[in-house]
Amino acid sequence: MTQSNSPEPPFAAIVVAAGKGTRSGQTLPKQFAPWRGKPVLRHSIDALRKAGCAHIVIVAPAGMHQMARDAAGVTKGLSVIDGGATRQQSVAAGLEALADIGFERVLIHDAARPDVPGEVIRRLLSALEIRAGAIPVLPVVDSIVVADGELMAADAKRDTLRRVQTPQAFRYAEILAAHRTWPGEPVAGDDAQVLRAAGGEVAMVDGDERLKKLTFAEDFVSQTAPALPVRVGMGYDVHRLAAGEELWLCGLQIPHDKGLAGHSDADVGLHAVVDAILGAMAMGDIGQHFPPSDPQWKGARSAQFVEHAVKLAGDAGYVVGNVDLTLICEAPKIGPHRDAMQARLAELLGTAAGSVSVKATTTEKLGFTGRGEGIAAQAVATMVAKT
Ligand SMILES: Nc1ccn([C@@H]2O[C@H](COP(=O)(O)OP(=O)(O)OP(=O)(O)O)[C@@H](O)[C@H]2O)c(=O)n1
Ligand SMILES: C[C@](O)(CO)[C@H](O)COP(=O)(O)O
Repeated sequence: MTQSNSPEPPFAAIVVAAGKGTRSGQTLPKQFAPWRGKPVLRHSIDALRKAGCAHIVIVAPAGMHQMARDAAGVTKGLSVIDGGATRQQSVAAGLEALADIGFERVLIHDAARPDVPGEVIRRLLSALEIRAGAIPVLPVVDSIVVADGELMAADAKRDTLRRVQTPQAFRYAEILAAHRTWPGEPVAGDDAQVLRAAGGEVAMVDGDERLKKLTFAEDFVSQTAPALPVRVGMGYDVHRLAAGEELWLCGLQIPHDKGLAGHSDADVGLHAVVDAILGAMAMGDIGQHFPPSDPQWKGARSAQFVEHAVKLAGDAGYVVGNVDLTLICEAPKIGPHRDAMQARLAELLGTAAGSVSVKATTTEKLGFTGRGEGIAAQAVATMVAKT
């Protein structure tokens, strides 16, 4: 028997990333938020490229193409297009964008599922040799019932049910035709349902728990860290002192002949506290949640950054234990404002005044703080698991 040496035909991928991610509680749409050291979207892009994907279409929210490109981290073999109001419309737009390029096979994937094992991609592509579509599935481990409002209406046979993941693999011509003939309503749960409704056969291959979809705030807490009773984080920040700026420290406006310059109100104390909280929760840093490049944070009060970090931690099951903040500057004198700063911080953190400490030091006229060119701040926060 002669073996064919011809390489596998190239495949394309559509990564749908046009959702709002409202349930995730992130400041950015979740597909652009940090997760395990890089933006959520980049994980799938890297995995698809490693598996040999020849072209990727990212379907992004309108007006966020650059953010999508930055999150993807690559430029070659990539196009970015506008998504639609539903996931299904976003997929349809991605399929149409590939119409003139001529790939025989396409993977359709949720950006919100960042951990894509290469072996799942291989299983899917291999199943396409005999079927028009292939999906990764997992067994249902809990018993399943049909609900009628608050009441259980019926039981369901769990051994006939499967949990469906993405990526899903398709012969391009068939899935494009199926999407074009879908009536629009109801919205399909996924693309396998669209293909099957048009008469295509869908193979099931083994899925993988790592393909879990990031949906809620707790999905953004480091998966590698155990659910510790207490977590500790530190933060450090510096802002330049400049004439003509207001001086905001610990959420209060402080009278001084100079103020701190920055994209937001430049409250260096609050910024250090936000990074300490995010650090304790392994949720990235302040720049990832509130990018200086984003015009919506221009002149923003940093109090809202603290409230956001506290909410993210709260959604993940943690409250502030205590915070210790040190402001490093020659002037203004912090002592006269210390009690008010501690009270304001405690209010923003949702904790007792006795759990917040604001300290100050000079650097003996040494360095940039000593010369009055800027103010530095460092903070430590403990986050305690809610009981
Ligand atoms: N109009 C939409 C809605 C969703 N998606 C994408 O479809 C995937 C699965 O959707 P889901 O996890 O529900 O994301 P969101 O709709 O963004 O989440 P939420 O419902 O919390 O807002 C995500 O990668 C999301 O970006 C999309 O491309 N276009
Ligand atoms: C496509 C999908 O991820 C398969 O499980 C899922 O159906 C997406 O559902 P969503 O409601 O759009 O998140």
